Amino acid sequence: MRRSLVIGNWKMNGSLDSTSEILRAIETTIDDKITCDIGVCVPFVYITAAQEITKPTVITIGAQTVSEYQPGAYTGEVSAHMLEDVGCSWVLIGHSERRTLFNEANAQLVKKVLAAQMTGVTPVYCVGETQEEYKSGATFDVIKDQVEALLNNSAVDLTQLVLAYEPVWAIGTGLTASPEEAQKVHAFIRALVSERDINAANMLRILYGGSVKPDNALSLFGQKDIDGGLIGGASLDAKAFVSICQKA
Ligand SMILES: O=C[C@H](O)COP(=O)(O)O
Repeated sequence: MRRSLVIGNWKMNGSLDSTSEILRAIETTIDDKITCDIGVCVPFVYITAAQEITKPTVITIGAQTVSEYQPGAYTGEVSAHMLEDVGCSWVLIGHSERRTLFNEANAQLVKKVLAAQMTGVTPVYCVGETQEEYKSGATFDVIKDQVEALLNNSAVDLTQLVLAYEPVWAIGTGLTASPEEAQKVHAFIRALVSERDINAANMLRILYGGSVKPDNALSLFGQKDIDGGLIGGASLDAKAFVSICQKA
C-alpha cells in the first residue's frame, strides 16, 4: 500500500517573513485527519529557516534543484551533501521550468538523481509534455523518453525515488488534465517502471502536478495510480494547501 504524499513547490517566491507565516499557518491547521506525508520545497536560502519552524514529523522540507556534481569548484551550485546537511528530505529534479528555462536535459537530470541518492535526500523526478506535444498526440512518447532515461541507468535506485507527472500546459494555467487523462499517464509510467522492477513499481509514489486546487484534488487523488500531488501556486496559501492535503 502506498502512502499518499503532497509536496508544495514554492518556486522562486517568498521571503523570510512569509516562510515563517505560511509554514506556521500550515502546521497549526493540520489535524490528525490528514494521513498523507507532507513536504514543502522552498528556495535554498529559506531551507534552514523552514527547518527551524517545522516539526519533521508533520512537514518535511525539500529543495527545488541540486547540482549533479560532488562538492568542489562549481560557483553558485548547491550539492546534495549540502541539502542533506541542512536536513532536506526531498529535492525536485527535472521540473519543467528547469528543463525549459535552464536547458536541463535528461542526461544531466539522471546525474542529479544519482547525486541525491548518494545522500539521504529523496529525488522527486518530474516529467511532462508541453502543450504542443500534447496537441500533437506525443504525450506518451515524451513521457517514455523522460522516464526511460532514468530507468536505463541501472545505478538509479527505484526504492529511493518519487516521480511526478506534470503536464506543462497545466502548470500555473488553471487548466488541469482530467483525472481519467492523468490516470492513463500515471498507469503508463508505472507500467514502464514495472518492466524493470515490478515490486519497486508497486511501491513507487507518482504525484500529479498542474493547477491542483482544493476543488479538483479529490477527483485527481482518487485515481488508482495517482499517489498525491506536487502543488505550485496553491502551496503558497496555507488554507488551500492544507485543504489539498486533506484530500490525499
Ligand atoms: O511544481 C508544481 C507545478 O509546477 C504546478 O504548479 P501549479 O500548481 O501552480 O500549476
